[in-house]
Order: sequence, then C-alpha cells, then structure tokens
Amino acid sequence: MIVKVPCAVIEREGKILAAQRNAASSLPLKWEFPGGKLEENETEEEGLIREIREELEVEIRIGQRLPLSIRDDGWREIQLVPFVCQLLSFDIVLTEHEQILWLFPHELDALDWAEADRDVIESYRDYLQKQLFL
Ligand SMILES: Nc1nc2c([nH]c(=O)n2[C@@H]2O[C@H](COP(=O)(O)OP(=O)(O)OP(=O)(O)O)[C@@H](O)[C@H]2O)c(=O)[nH]1
Repeated sequence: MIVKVPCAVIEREGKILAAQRNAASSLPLKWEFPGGKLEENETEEEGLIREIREELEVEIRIGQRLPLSIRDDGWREIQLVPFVCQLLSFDIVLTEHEQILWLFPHELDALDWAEADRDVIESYRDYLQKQLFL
C-alpha cells in the first residue's frame, strides 16, 4: 500500500517551521513538517491546505514542490510530498502538535526528526541554493 503524505516546509523571515509530534501519536515526539494523509479525491494541494487548517489553524500559499521522500513502514510505503509554503494568516493555534519552533535552515539538524524528513531538509537546502542563482 502506498500512502501519500503532503507536508509543508513553511518559510517566514528566513526561518522554517518545525513541528513536534505529540506523545500519543505514531513517531511520538519526533519532529516533522506539518501535513498528513490525503482523503479520497483530494489533490495534494487541497489535502495540504486542509491539514494545515486542522493542525495549525492558518492559511498557506503553496509554492515549489520538492522531491518525494519515501519511507518503508514494513506494511506501507509512506511517500512524503513536501511543498515550500508561505503563511497567509499568522495566528497559529496548535491542535495536534506538542510544540513548534521557527529555525534557520542550518539549525534544523539539531532536532530529532522523523526519518523521512532528513531527506526533505536536504532537498529544501538544495532548493534554497538554487534560489540564490536565479
Ligand atoms: N505529517 C507528516 N507526517 C509524516 C512526516 N514524516 C513522516 O514519516 N510522517 C508519517 O506520515 C504519516 C502521516 O500521517 P498523519 O499525520 O496523517 O496521521 P497519523 O499520525 O494519524 O498517521 P498514522 O497513525 O497512520 O501513522 C504518519 O505515519 C507519520 O509518521 C512529516 O514530516 N509530516
């Protein structure tokens, strides 16, 4: 079974939003990019907008799609689909996560990320590097 999970690399003033999963979830207290599994007939973008509303109660604008990061759970393949995003509203309310942090890209490595997210961080840094030469 393949499970698509769009997630948001949310940028603000040069920093990125990192979110800590709650203690009762799968991958408890691991850090991730907010997002979640798609519902039936949703596009990746629709699903991501819905998840960010549910989890953070904010609106986002979706930008560049980054490469998939794939994780084999044993019984399912999680395909993490990251998008670079901007906030359109700023009053974040955490409904599911333990806490969030805004970190500069070089600070991200210090957190205990979900395994699939390490590749996302790499892809995001590549993306930033390319932006510099546009
Ligand atoms: N939202 C999100 N999920 C991630 C990331 N990295 C990663 O491995 N995942 C995994 O992708 C799945 C996303 O599911 P979800 O957020 O919609 O819901 P969930 O925790 O109830 O899922 P689950 O109980 O099926 O594991 C989870 O299994 C989660 O562990 C990430 O950066 N963001």
